[in-house]
Amino acid sequence: MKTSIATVSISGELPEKLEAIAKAGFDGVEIFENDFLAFDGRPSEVGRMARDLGLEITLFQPFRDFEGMPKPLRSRTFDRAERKFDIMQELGTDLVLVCSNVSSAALGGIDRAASDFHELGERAAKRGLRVGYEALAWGRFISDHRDAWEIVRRANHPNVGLILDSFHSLSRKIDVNSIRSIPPERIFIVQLADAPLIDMDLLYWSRHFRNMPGEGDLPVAAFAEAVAATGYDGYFSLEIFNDQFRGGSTRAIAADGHRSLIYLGDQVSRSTRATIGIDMPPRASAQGVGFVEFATDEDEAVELDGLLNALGFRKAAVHRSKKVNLYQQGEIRILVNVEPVGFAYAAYAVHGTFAYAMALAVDDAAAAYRRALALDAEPFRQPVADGELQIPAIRGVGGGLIYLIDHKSPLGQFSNIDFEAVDGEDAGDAGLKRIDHIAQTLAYDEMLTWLLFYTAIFETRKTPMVDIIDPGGVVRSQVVENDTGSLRITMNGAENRRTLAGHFIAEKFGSGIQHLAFSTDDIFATAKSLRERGFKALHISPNYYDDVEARFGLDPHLSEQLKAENILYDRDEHGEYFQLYSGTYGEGFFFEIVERRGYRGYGASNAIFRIAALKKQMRPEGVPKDAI
Ligand SMILES: O=C(O)c1ccc(O)c(O)c1
Ligand SMILES: [Mg+2]
Repeated sequence: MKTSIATVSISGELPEKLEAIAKAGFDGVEIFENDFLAFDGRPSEVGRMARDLGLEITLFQPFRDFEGMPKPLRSRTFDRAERKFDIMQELGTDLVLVCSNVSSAALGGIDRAASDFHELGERAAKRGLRVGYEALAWGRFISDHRDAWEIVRRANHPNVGLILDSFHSLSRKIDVNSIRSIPPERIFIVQLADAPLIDMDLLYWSRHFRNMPGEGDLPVAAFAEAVAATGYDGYFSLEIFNDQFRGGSTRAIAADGHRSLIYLGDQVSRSTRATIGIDMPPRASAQGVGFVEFATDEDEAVELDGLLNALGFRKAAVHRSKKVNLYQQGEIRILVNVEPVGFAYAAYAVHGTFAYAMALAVDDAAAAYRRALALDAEPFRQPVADGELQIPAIRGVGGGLIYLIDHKSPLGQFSNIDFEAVDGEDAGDAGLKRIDHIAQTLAYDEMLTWLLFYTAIFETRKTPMVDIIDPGGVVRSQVVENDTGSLRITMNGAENRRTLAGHFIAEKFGSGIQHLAFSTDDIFATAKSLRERGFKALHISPNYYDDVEARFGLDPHLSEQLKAENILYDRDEHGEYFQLYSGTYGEGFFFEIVERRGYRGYGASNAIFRIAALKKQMRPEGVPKDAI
């Protein structure tokens, strides 16, 4: 599959854009006219820059308001086209994108448009150039790719072809099967963009909210499959108009774009068996979280050890060659790494005590690793002692690590191979069974990056975004989860540092795991057991319980019990949810304990109360309220 992206999709100036596009691994680039006009240099220089970076210029665009113009505008329009042809020849591209006319001066009529295109085709052919016609979803007469195709067909010129753009077709819900019968040699290029479903004016939606395939809600894979079914083997080119991307990191957005296309190609080749040169193992099915690892130092480890003990964890094993302790309860494993060298130490030095790594248990770790690398994930490796496991790992949110383990290889035995069991008295656990979810806090503008990362590599889906109201601002929360619920990652995107999430990022110098939620089958028994171990639950305002009792019609006895143990309550159509929180540790890390009785959500409506309580607890006497 040949990949391309339009310069309009990323931020920066033209040379910087081209460099990022090449570095991300694209084969081609669409030069947007405005990027070219703002560049202080000859078209030939742009062409040279692109070629030096190994990029083909897939097209020049857009050429607007061409077809159906009345005289004398018509001849001026052709003159304008000839000027663009000059630029294209100097740039070194043979294709121009003509988007459907939006001018109030334009005249309709399929045959009129077709004859204009025939003439343009003649002129283009003289110079060895080609013309592609795209239906804008808001075009005056032509707003549907089926009509654009009819014009191209009637233009009946080998140098005139169709340009498909998933946004224009999918935003108007045009049946993608209408693409299947178009001869592939008549499709000059295919542009791809996704978008979140928002009910708004098509033009505004298109110009501000497009995003990478897989990041939004449109069926872009089905669109690309229909294209592949024609036999089309040309470029798939991203054309993403997005305000956030225009202001974002040039490199990161280009990298997301490349990942999105590779993932799309993978979906297409899986469903159509088309040979498009994308071959990787399927999305990794995750059985759960193998472990979460904290980086800290010997001093701070004392407090963490105390907290883990209060949560009912038992120190079960020590690493054979490194200063790492393994704590266990139920199926949950927590590693505490106090090595004074290596990656964990570097993470600790930058961030302080931090859950910098996690392991995901998958069906086949080697295959998952291959897939991750095929999708541009950054591999991580560090030396291990003889006889110890080299666990495959990739870099995740905030540069943290994701280890991949499985049960089909010795990797699943890491706790026996790399660790030695310790005998200690077993004081009994607190009933914590599994990791219910891992919550990662990140800057809002990184959320799409990591949603795409997780959903492309692992067999997961994203849930709709919800707003979490923090007294200091709004935090947007979105979940990546699998069908069985064995992997649930909640991502909280902070826009300012006055929210608890924003404070965490600012003080931790970056994104990462902010809380871990453990599951229990009996929240009240667990609460009691924790209390007896000296665990201090986060105090929740009594006002909350009056409200919950009234809102859900709870038995007053139950709401008394909830209040006594500081347990939050929620309910959805599937069942009930109970949540208990620790106070914060360091700059805002905390633990959560949950019991799900069928409930599928994450207690978003309780977040405001929990956040207010956490902030109150974090704020020492005398610190002004808006400091955290
Ligand atoms: O928003 C536009 O005008 C516009 C221009 C060119 C395109 O290829 C497109 O999809 C949209
Ligand atoms: Mg387009």
